Amino acid sequence: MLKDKVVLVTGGSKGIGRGVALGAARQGANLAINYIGDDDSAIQTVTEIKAAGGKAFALKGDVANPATASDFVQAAVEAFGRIDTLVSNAGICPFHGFLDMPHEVLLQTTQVNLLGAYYMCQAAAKQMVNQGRNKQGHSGSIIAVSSISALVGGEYQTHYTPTKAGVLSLMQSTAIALGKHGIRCNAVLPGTIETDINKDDLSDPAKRAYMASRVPLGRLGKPEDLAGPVIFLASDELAGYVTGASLLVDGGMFVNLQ
Ligand SMILES: NC(=O)C1=CN([C@@H]2O[C@H](COP(=O)(O)OP(=O)(O)OC[C@H]3O[C@@H](n4cnc5c(N)ncnc54)[C@H](O)[C@@H]3O)[C@@H](O)[C@H]2O)C=CC1
Ligand SMILES: C[C@H](O)[C@@H]1OC(=O)[C@H](O)[C@@H]1O
Repeated sequence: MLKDKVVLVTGGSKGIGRGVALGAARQGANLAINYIGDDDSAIQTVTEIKAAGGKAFALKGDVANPATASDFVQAAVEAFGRIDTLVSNAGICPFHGFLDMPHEVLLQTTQVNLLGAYYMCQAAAKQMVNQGRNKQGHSGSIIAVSSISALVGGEYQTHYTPTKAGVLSLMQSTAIALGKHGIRCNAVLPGTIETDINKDDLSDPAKRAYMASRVPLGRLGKPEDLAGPVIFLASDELAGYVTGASLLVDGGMFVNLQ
């Protein structure tokens, strides 16, 4: 579905970003991976993408820094000549209570999750506009990883859920701003997906069992569960008339009241 397309994934070294990057590579895409933290995970992801037949590189950089976005897009253009899809995925969720929330934690969560998504989407959109439309009239696709948490709250996520609502809103507004340029903007809203972000939280067997019991499909999510929905939204062939949309990928958790 993505043969020779150039797909950029922020936070692509681990978890959901890695699952999406590997899925896109299996569909024929070439990958640019942004990440922070340990280099080994990034090297391993790039190695696996290459083993799947794709071209790939990883570039370390903090998405909270606006310069990271332009550097990342520029590196992708230098490596592959153009860009087709941005998956804005990098995010953090340091669980913490509300009444004693440290200002630093609130600030960093907002800077990484919301401002980081903004900078990346803006840098990618500028490049897509400059490239112009292809023969089918498309210039590119931007997909932001929001969350079920854009729609519902969390006691220890008062700093986090507003960033995910913000990312969803960002895709709605950029869909309007960029539609005239042939750029589609959509959001995926994962439920609870087992990754490093919630390793500690889910290490309590009772909490893990409770979260799983909330899911009508009977299990917590895996990073690869996001690959299909993202590939669908990235594909002009499958989703060429889809913009400003949001897709819950939560095993049915959101609708499960009782
Ligand atoms: N795991 C879950 O249950 C859910 C996760 N999400 C969202 O999915 C996204 C990915 O999360 P996971 O894969 O679960 O987490 P993870 O911790 O497994 O992976 C996070 C990735 O983001 C990168 N990253 C973190 N901070 C960064 C920064 N400042 N600059 C650049 N890269 C940075 C890391 O290097 C890593 O590659 C996040 O935006 C998260 O909010 C949304 C809903 C549910
Ligand atoms: C990190 C959490 O487990 C995860 O993040 C989200 O966005 C979901 O709301 C889950 O709570």
